[in-house]
Amino acid sequence: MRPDIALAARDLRVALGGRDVLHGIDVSLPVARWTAVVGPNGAGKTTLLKALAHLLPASGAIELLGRPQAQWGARERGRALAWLGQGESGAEDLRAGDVVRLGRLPHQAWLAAPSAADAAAVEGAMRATQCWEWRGRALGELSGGERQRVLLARALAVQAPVLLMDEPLANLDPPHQADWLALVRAHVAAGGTVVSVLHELTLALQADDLLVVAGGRLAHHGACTDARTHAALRAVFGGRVQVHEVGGRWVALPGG
Ligand SMILES: Nc1ncnc2c1ncn2[C@@H]1O[C@H](COP(=O)(O)OP(=O)(O)OP(=O)(O)O)[C@@H](O)[C@H]1O
Repeated sequence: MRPDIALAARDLRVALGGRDVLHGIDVSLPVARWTAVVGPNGAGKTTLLKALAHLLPASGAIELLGRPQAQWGARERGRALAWLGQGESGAEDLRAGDVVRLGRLPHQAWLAAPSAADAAAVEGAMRATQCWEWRGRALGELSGGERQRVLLARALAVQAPVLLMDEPLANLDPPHQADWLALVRAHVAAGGTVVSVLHELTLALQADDLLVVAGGRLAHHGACTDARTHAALRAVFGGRVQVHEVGGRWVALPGG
């Protein structure tokens, strides 16, 4: 048991539609760090995140906060790990406030009315992602970016120590991307853990660590500031990405 490890996988394998997609991944993601998962299209990033979140059947061993996944009850896991999926659909008729309230379900007894703590968590999360104003509007009436902020609020309302997010910045404009970065940093500074799949490599390089996935395997796991991580990034994209330091930040540009 390693309580300083938020998520650990050993020989993690996933097959989808009769095809092996993850080929035995070993990884340990430390508590109180933000890890970005990157790699080419079809590399297995979403599959890895879903398997870690217990959303896909997988073989191998997964531990959440030092305990085997199988030992977690569903509601208990739901309080410990919050999930934001990529391009989630459904619930179009639900009002934004009700969507965010769904994030509180793991905290509520069966059929119990929401508590004052639930209401405060929902309002806090919606204010943090600036969507409180349209809490009465239906999800289906919102723009892509507005909708993403509601779904992000739902994940934040869980108040889980471990946040897994697949393409959380999809459709967000630069100011709201910056807000997301600030939320992630605050979560990590408070001892929480964030694991996010990001296609935008320059944003991914703002994380603490990078998990570079290619062909269903882990190509590299290292600090975003480490030259070996930049080399791994270039390698999995066939040398067609350049990593530069600009104003004290790492920036990845297509080319080469
Ligand atoms: N339901 C499915 N049935 C069969 N194959 C699947 C299924 N879902 C995904 N795959 C395949 O598994 C591989 C990994 O998919 P995954 O979505 O994890 O990749 P990704 O790295 O997240 O890709 P992207 O960057 O394009 O979002 C891909 O080759 C994909 O075609």
